[in-house]
Amino acid sequence: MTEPLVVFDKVQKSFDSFVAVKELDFEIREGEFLAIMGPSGCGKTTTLRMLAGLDAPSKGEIRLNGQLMNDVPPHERDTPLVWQSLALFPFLSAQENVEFGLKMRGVGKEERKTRALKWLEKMGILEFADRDISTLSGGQKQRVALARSLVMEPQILLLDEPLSALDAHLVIRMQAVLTDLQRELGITFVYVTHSQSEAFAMADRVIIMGKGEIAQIGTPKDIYRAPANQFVAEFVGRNNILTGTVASVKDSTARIATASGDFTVPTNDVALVQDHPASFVISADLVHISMKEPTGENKAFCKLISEEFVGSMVTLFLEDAEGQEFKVQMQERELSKFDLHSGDEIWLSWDTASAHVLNET
Ligand SMILES: Nc1ncnc2c1ncn2[C@@H]1O[C@H](COP(=O)(O)OP(=O)(O)OP(=O)(O)O)[C@@H](O)[C@H]1O
Repeated sequence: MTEPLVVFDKVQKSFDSFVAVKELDFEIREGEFLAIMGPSGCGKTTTLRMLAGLDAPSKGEIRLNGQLMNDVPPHERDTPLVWQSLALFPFLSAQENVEFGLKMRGVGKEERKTRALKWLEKMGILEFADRDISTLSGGQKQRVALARSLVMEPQILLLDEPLSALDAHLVIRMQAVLTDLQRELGITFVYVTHSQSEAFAMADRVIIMGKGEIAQIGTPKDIYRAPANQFVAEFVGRNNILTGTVASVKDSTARIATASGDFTVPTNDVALVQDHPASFVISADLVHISMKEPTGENKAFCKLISEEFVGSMVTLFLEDAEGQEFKVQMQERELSKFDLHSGDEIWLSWDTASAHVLNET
């Protein structure tokens, strides 16, 4: 079998005695859109910098197309990096910025121009080719920065929080530009972000990092519906997390006793042991609400604390008598069938199959 495009093989990076990333083991497949996300300081940028050749690993191997890359300098790699700050040359025009890398590689004037204009056109900013960078808007500069990297026709484009300085409406537009571009070109994108919505909206696979280690790698759906551990479940945020002890295990389900009541969960091959602690999650969008007590096995009686509207979706924040917090996500038009106010008491329920037991608590 051929090796994936990129392999991180037990890669570690230390700064003096501080270990910023430890034993990273993962692969990047050709043509995929991979997002790396995690809290501040977890090692995302360090990982990307090693891939770009800006930092060498302290231990382990990074291989690109099967070749060891640990000490290959950035200009000898096919892995340009687009930063949040963009690092465009302020006194050059958009076109000159895009041409810059080609010039450094000794590409002739006419070819440079043709290639630069082609990419400015692809990015929808051909009309700004002659404009000074300093006169362009944030979104236009972003497109110049992308054109400047893509004109080199790289194998992998690395992006470090490229949209974090933009207004919310521009972020949505640029997300569409990036995903369309990535599909059209088939270039592998590695995208570092704090933003879950960005990562989940764009990526084929997501790496969740915590404290220099990989907490989970998977598709956005895997990570959302089946978080590997409590860290991922909490980081993803839209989950209800309940913790208790295993009351019984029967066939492929278990009963978990919590302060908020007993709940049935699918065991999903997790080795649950009677009387041992166990945690499970239910995605907020898989919880139903009702005014009357539901008939199923999994229910909680809660008080509505607050509501948060984002577009046509609403998140309800609730609490039961034991102080356990619950979140419910639903369409606003669904919610409008109930006339709810803060302090109202309602029933929550979910199907057993919607619960997901965590491997580690
Ligand atoms: N050159 C350096 N010298 C010493 N420590 C460093 C250096 N670069 C990074 N670190 C430390 O390594 C850890 C990981 O940093 P990194 O920039 O990779 O995190 P990050 O996940 O990208 O964070 P953020 O989201 O805030 O950008 C941090 O604790 C950081 O302080």
